[in-house]
Amino acid sequence: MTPVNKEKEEQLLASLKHSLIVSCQPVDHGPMDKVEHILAMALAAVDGGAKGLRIEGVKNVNAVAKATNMPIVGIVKRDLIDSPIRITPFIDDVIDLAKAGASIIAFDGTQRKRPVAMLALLEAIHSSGCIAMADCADYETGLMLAQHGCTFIGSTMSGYTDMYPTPDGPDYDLVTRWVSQGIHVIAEGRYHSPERAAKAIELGAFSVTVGSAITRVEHITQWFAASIANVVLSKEVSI
Ligand SMILES: CC(=O)N[C@H](C=O)[C@@H](O)[C@H](O)[C@H](O)COP(=O)(O)O
Repeated sequence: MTPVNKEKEEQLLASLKHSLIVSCQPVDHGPMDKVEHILAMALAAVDGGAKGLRIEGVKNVNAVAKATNMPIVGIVKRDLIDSPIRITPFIDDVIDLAKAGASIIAFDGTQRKRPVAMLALLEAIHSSGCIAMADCADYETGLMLAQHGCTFIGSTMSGYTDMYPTPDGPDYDLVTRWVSQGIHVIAEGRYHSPERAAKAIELGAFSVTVGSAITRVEHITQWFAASIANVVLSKEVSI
């Protein structure tokens, strides 16, 4: 196994500790899904205090990396016919993200039918000189990947496999269990409010990634619209 690039790992651990990473992934094929909008969201997030950026797609990573020195968690999402794995499924994705300027590369860390083994992706990330993050859904797999040298373990996929329906809130329990093992946990997935993000840090998370609540205009708008509609409905019912 290629050893992790210790110098880069230490730099990233120092710069991302207890910080906010903003995921700039607009709704697929929506009006905001353009390189220039993603770049603008990323730079605005940095102005707002983000210390890291999670960016999907090689073109987008390339544009953001040229415009800022902030650490980029790069991913490629693919919809495969014969596998449910979406996040960075292939070695070539790792190579392309590294060339585009990602400093951290995240890959799907779930035990599902997949085109490339998780440990092969981890090896490819380390041999590209980047730092690895596994987007996990369960405790055991996260622990195993951390023990194999994966620097960051994210709760990203919790609630998004077929194990159970997606809950409303984040998976604090998973974060807590990994923290108890000394893992660098990136809390991610449904951190839709500052209070939720703060709670993850209180529980010992290394950093928190927020996406939808900052960069998906359609989702945020729907939350407000639904909330207003509920009040209107309950008033109608009570009349
Ligand atoms: C499950 C999956 O594919 N998650 C993706 C991973 O990159 C993104 O769609 C999420 O927006 C991201 O994880 C941040 O989460 P939230 O948008 O809940 O703040």
